[in-house]
Amino acid sequence: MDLLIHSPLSRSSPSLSPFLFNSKNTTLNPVFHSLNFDSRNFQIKLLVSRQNHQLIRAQVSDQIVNDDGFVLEDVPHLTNFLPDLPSYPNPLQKSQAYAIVKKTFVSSEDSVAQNIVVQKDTPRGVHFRRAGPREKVYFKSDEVRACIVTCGGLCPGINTVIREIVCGLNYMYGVDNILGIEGGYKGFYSRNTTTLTPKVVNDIHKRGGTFLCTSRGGHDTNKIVDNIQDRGINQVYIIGGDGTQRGAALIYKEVEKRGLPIAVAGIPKTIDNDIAVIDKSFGFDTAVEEAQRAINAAHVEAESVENGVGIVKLMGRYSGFIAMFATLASRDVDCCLIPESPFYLEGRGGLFDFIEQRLKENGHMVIVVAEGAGQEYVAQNMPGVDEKDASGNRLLLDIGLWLTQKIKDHFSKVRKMTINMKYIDPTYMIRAIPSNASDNIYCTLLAQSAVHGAMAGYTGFTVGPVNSRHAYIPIARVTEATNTVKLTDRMWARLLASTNQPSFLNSSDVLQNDITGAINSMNSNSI
Ligand SMILES: Nc1ncnc2c1ncn2[C@@H]1O[C@H](COP(=O)(O)OP(=O)(O)O)[C@@H](O)[C@H]1O
Ligand SMILES: O=P(O)(O)OC[C@H]1O[C@](O)(COP(=O)(O)O)[C@@H](O)[C@@H]1O
Ligand SMILES: [Mg+2]
Repeated sequence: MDLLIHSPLSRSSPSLSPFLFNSKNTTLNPVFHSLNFDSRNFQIKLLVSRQNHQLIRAQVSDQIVNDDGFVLEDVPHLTNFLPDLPSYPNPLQKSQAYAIVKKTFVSSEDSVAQNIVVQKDTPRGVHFRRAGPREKVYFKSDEVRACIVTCGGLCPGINTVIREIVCGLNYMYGVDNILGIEGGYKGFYSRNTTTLTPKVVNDIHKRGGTFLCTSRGGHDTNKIVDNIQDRGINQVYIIGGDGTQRGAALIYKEVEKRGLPIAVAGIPKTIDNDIAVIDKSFGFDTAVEEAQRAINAAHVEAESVENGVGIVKLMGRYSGFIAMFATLASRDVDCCLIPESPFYLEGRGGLFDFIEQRLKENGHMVIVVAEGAGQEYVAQNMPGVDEKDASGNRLLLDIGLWLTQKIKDHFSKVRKMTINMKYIDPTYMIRAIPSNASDNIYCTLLAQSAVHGAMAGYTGFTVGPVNSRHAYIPIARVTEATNTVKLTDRMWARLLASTNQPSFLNSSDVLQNDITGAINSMNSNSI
């Protein structure tokens, strides 16, 4: 709920905690101020432009705020709009697996801190409800009719999440009425469902992709909720990225509006790791590990010929995390290009200069480029191309082929130098594989946390690890901003130090507001 407040913004407020609100689409550099009105237990967030201190938006959110600055960003519960909903003892109490667990159930007071890098007198800051089994559940096992849907692009581990939701519901809660929705959101109203049992999903985690198939586009809130209602479904597990989670929020809102006792649980998925708040998305580590094979191949090819230049294009539509971490892990990469970091080809300090210098030094070099990097350059050669996919995501121009051709032309026609280009594009390869061991364990905890949350009556939440502890996060929090690489973070500095590539930030860039603004807002959690 947005509330315009005309009160002058007083900087003297003791609990004023300014931080940069670096929204992707806002041309201004507004600063979010949070004023804690402890007496009334709610927080008013003011969005103020940095340039002229004009109030852009104020937001009242129903958070629990204490006088020590502890803010609980809570998630909805079915009893919020169904106060008479009965509860039952959690069947886990009788589970032999949990029989000896010291503290089987998570206390309703348990929360997870969003910021763990603190000083002794800073406010305790934002916390989220800790994920896990509760003493009481709001569904009788034999009354649960759950469904699972997977949406958007692939990433390693989707099948493991599906498998562990089915097995978790069945083994921990005795639920045996679970439907698979096929083909993403539109599967709710355009496809038959498939029955999911532990036997059916037994070994799907060994295969990449999604057992339920997926799609983009096709989200029609009313048609989906009508179908959920008609099928008598009362738990919905939605696996997908930022777009999917926005869709899940609309489904939850419609369920609440209709007053239906249906739990809606979001499970974040994206190969790009572009989802905010959570530590990282499942499958990301597997993808980075798989990318090593492509980078190694490019390095072997480049060092085996005269002036070999290997180029590897990796996924990353708006966020360059895969390229950055694959580069850092490899140590054979000379230059990493990501959507967040501008670069230029010609002139002093440009990429062509750097390639020539590196070839003179080592006789070969490897470039890793995220598919979303340099789009503005490629578009200059293909004016008017601005297509989107069925979900509204930008369709990218092929930076890999464009860059390969540009480098070839420069060295053959301008520098009259022989170079051997080797271009590798493993983008779909790294996301279509099964998840590795550590991601399998991550997917298990994620799936079980979602099941515990839904059974305990929480709804309208996205589950995920925050500082390595799984939590229930309001869906709006994970969709309000895209997780991108911060050029002012130490991790990007580590990359620059490991490749010794130019920062490509010439003096005019550094003077530009958005870079200076970002530099001033050194993320306190940067590692
Ligand atoms: N803002 C939105 N509101 C409702 N549904 C959305 C929204 N954005 C995307 N979706 C739906 O979510 C699904 C997946 O979205 P997409 O962006 O393709 O992948 P991902 O969620 O994995 O990033 C699609 O079916 C799309 O229609
Ligand atoms: O799967 P498509 O439609 O080919 O789209 C490819 C795009 O999907 C992504 O893998 C991300 O997809 P999600 O956001 O759905 O996870 C991008 O890295 C890539 O640019
Ligand atoms: Mg996405």
